[in-house]
Amino acid sequence: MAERKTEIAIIGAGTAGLAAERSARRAGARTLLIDDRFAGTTCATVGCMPSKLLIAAAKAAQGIREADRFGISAGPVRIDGKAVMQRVRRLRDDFVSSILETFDALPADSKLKGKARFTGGTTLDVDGLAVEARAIVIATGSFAMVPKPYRDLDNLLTNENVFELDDLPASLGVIGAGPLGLELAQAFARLGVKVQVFGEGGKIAGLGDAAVATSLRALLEKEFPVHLDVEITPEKVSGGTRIRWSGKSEGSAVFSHVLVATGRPPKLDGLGLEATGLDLDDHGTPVFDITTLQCGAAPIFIAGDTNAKAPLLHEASAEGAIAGHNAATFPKVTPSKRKTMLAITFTEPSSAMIGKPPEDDTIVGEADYSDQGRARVEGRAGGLVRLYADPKGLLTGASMAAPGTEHMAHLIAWAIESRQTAADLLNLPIYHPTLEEGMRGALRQICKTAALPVPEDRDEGNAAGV
Ligand SMILES: Cc1cc2nc3c(=O)[nH]c(=O)nc-3n(C[C@H](O)[C@H](O)[C@H](O)COP(=O)(O)OP(=O)(O)OC[C@H]3O[C@@H](n4cnc5c(N)ncnc54)[C@H](O)[C@@H]3O)c2cc1C
Ligand SMILES: NC(=O)c1ccc[n+]([C@@H]2O[C@H](COP(=O)([O-])OP(=O)(O)OC[C@H]3O[C@@H](n4cnc5c(N)ncnc54)[C@H](O)[C@@H]3O)[C@@H](O)[C@H]2O)c1
Repeated sequence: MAERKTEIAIIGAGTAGLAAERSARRAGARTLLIDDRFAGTTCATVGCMPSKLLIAAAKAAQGIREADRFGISAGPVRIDGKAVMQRVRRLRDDFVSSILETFDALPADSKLKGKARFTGGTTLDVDGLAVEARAIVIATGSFAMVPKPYRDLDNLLTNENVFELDDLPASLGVIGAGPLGLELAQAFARLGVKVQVFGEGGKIAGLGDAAVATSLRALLEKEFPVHLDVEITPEKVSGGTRIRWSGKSEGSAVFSHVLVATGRPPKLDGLGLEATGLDLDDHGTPVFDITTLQCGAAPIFIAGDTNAKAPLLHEASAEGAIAGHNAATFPKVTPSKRKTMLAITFTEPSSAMIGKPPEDDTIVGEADYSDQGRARVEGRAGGLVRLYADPKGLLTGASMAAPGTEHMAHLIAWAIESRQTAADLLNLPIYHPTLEEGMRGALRQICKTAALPVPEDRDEGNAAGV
């Protein structure tokens, strides 16, 4: 068998793999980036970017629809589905082309196209080529899981093919009420598609805070039905799929298309992990250290969606950098402080989970956005923000579903990262009239419960109009 030797082999040229390659090279190592397709990252091809492009089109349609509440008549919304999908793909392809340029810029001897499989602790088979490395980074991403009952349906969609639709579907049953299902459900609904969402569990957008979840569900249900805690039975019928559901609610409806959004598990099948001798968890994922990304004591590191810890873009990027550096410096590995958890779902309103979930002694400050000044001005009133703090008033987390969440979530994540108390935040400038201003009430509640003095030179009343 032909052989290739390198210092650091990276399996997977997605966001995590690219970051790992850069980081290992920066640390002075000779690298080999292996990918079975070199077609672009999941984020750019079938993930973050095309989904946000579809959401942007939906936002434009919804803006016209809602204009009459401001006394503006724009006439009926006419949507050219083919043009919408073409724009999604055109801009998506622009994003992908910049990733392809990154691949092109890599020296020819530091990339290898093929499917990698472990043959030992530091050896791989890549489509018949034997690769030997000093250390290996696994960054193989995740895949769209389609549960058995859905596999044979006609017009079955996942995130892998939905952006290739030539035109908008007539109707869409969305299976799974996680971020993926909800973002696309709302976007298609706003583009005029008849949409219903079905979730086997009770969660919506992954939110653990029941009050925030209830608030988000009520707002989304103004636009399309969301059936949670239901058992779902799909059946092929002429013209599409009949979905029957029972449990918390029951009914039946026929959809031209079904989008399965029931999670993306790690892509580890066929990777030959058994040859590595690594300890695997109950899901078959190597046991690893979250601060170093090292698998046991082996010269093997695991980063991005494939370790299933925080399957988000910024985490894939950060983990790639940590894993690549430690692979290059192995056997010396350096733990990295992981950032405050931040997960945002881009529905309208957007929702977010930040930091740690509440514990028994957590203080909660709450801000209701159904009566918030700026939200009312913009015709976007509704939603709930809940900020969490420890008994001393130090911010520890938050859960929110309100207008402006994607921005406010960053402020709270940054405050947690820099160890601010609720009083510290109240001492910072907060402009009027903004959505951020709505959080002052929640911060004051925390100060009161934690007996933290609210800054004396600050007015404690609400700003006018709030
Ligand atoms: C629809 C959708 C929307 C999303 N929106 C957001 C968002 O708004 N914000 C956010 O933070 N995150 C979002 N995400 C999540 C984000 O896209 C992922 O967390 C991120 O792309 C994961 O990157 P990765 O490097 O781990 O995997 P990938 O980019 O998938 O890279 C893995 C690579 O490994 C290759 N590979 C796999 N197995 C092998 C093998 N055996 N040999 C060789 N190569 C192999 C694959 O071909 C692939 O190129 C979204 C995801 C989806 C699906
Ligand atoms: N804004 C974002 O950051 C964003 C957007 C889209 C996707 N993503 C990422 O993409 C990945 C996939 O997203 P997702 O929403 O599919 O995953 P998810 O695991 O977050 O949610 C899947 C949902 O489907 C439900 N479910 C599972 N099996 C089911 C079944 N048989 N029938 C009905 N419901 C079922 C689960 O209870 C869960 O609520 C995740 O890693 C997510 O983080 C992120």
